[in-house]
Amino acid sequence: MAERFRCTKQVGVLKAKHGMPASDPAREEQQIARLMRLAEDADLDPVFAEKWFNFVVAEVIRHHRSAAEQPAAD
Ligand SMILES: O=C(O)C(=O)C[C@]1(C(=O)O)C=C[C@@H](O)C=C1
Repeated sequence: MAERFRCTKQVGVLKAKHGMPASDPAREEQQIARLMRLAEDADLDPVFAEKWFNFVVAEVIRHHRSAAEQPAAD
């Protein structure tokens, strides 16, 4: 999780720099579909996998919004 947040924080900085929105619902739909397939293959409840993903992405979007409020650091 720490490594994922390190990566998504960089994504947030780039999105802010280029004036892109914090969230990308189409991308999230793709990721949820993939994750639910992986969960089914692993005999994990796909609804739980989706809930976990939404929980994580909400935090990422919070980071992205906070990055967009910071003055550009370059
Ligand atoms: O792929 C992106 O555009 C991201 O910002 C990363 C991410 C994610 O954490 O997976 C976060 C927010 C978006 O709504 C979709 C995906």
